[in-house]
Amino acid sequence: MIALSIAAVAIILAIYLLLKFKHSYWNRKGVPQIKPFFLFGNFKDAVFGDTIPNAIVKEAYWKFKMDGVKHGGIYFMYTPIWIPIDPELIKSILFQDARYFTGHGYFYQHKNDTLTNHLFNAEGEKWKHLRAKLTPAFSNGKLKLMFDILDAVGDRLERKVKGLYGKSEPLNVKEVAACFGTDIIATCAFGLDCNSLEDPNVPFRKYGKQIFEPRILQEILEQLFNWDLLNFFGHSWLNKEVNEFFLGLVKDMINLRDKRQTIRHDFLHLLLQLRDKENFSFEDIAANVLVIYAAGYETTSTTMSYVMYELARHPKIQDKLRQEILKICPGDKKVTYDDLQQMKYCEMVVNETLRLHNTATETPRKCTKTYQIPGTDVKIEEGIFVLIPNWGLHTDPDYYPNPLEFDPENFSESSKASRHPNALFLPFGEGTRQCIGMRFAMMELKLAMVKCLRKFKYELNPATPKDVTYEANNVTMIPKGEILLDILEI
Ligand code: HEM
Repeated sequence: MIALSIAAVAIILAIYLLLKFKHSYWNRKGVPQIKPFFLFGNFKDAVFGDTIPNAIVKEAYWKFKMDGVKHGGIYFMYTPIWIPIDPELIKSILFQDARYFTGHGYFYQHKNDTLTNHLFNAEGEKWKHLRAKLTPAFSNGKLKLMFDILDAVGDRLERKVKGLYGKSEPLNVKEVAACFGTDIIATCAFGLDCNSLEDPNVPFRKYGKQIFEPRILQEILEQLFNWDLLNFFGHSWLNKEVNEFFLGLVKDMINLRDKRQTIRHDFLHLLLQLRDKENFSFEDIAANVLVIYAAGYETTSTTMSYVMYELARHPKIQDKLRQEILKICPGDKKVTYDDLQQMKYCEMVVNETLRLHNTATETPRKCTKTYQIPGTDVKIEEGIFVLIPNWGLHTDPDYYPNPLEFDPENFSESSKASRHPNALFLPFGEGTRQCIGMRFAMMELKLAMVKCLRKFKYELNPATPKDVTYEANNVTMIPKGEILLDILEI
């Protein structure tokens, strides 16, 4: 009995010491670290819902900055995360030394989990080839051809707002932006006319919503156990029903295209061209159609909510933007792709929104080849997860004056020219892995602004808080609660 008790104590002690040892990873490498909590690392408050994971990374940015260091380490559970904060070091990682960081390392990826084998998850040579194949689909020329498909959804948005105004109902901007974003991606990526602006309960939206639900427990599981083992026990990124829905949908849409031999200038068409010309399988098509949804829907629709919220809080900025829109697209003039390119103030408004409320609060990287930090002896090992703290950088007064004020003038030509040379603006990441859908997102957001602002103006409904607070939704950051805006005629 005594022997058993001693053995049990020895095992517990050994586990405790092993875990303590794991939490000294950064200290042992000579990298400053923020003291982690037993089991949870630095994310205890996020696991218990007291804060959002994104805020922990932002706090780490400020802690390292105040300590006068160029980078530091934290832990998600027992997984070390490296946080570079020095702009020169960040530029090395994103540009000249990008070959050491060819992965994102974010999501679970497995050969038996078809829908995870897409561009965002791919690493190294595989990513390079895939990116080269997909890049032409996002060119200006292809987006211009796609524009009419988007514009049709834009018309529905305009009708939706008009309908709400007619009924004297406020604009629930998160809900309407989500439906607009869903309909845009459904039609441009899947070739599906789902019209959730009219019926928010369509299956596409119902299943799509589940992709973006917070999955903190799943992430913990994926940190603790080997991915092959998890996959062996049937674990996958999306649950079985959602997986089957999207695989089935892509199959049906492809069959329909093949049968009718129709040409529609959308992403599905461009991916089908790859299938016909290159070695691009059904699985490749399905995964990369889904990543357009996963990476492009919530980021863009949440940004639209923030834009509308800030415009309602800043009537002068709203008026100035409307003047630009009416000058280029008066009355019911059909909007064109080229019209949107001319809207420079609109672009400034969107950029300022992305600076202040960046939905992607970090640029993720995985170290794929051991990296010696320039000018030091410190080596970042292969496999280490890196988070570039966009949120901290974008709200640092050293780089942006009055960083918590919403001021599109931050993106005027003169402000950009006189900006601190170290100021970074990373809403879409940077370097070779920069968001492939950046131009698409800008086109969608500008279109939404035209359709919302041409005929109506907006004020904060009394039920809407004057200051935004955030909640984390999987990896993006969304505004907490409803944002209701009163619609007025101009
Ligand atoms: C406001 C909207 C958006 C934001 C803030 C955003 C942000 C980002 C960020 C931060 C990354 C990582 C970049 C890096 O690692 O350097 C990324 C990657 C990506 N985004 Fe976006 N994105 C947006 C819209 C879109 C749209 C509309 C699409 C598709 C139509 C899209 C598709 C992708 C894809 C496929 C990747 C992976 C690229 C690669 O790994 O090569 N995104 N995005």
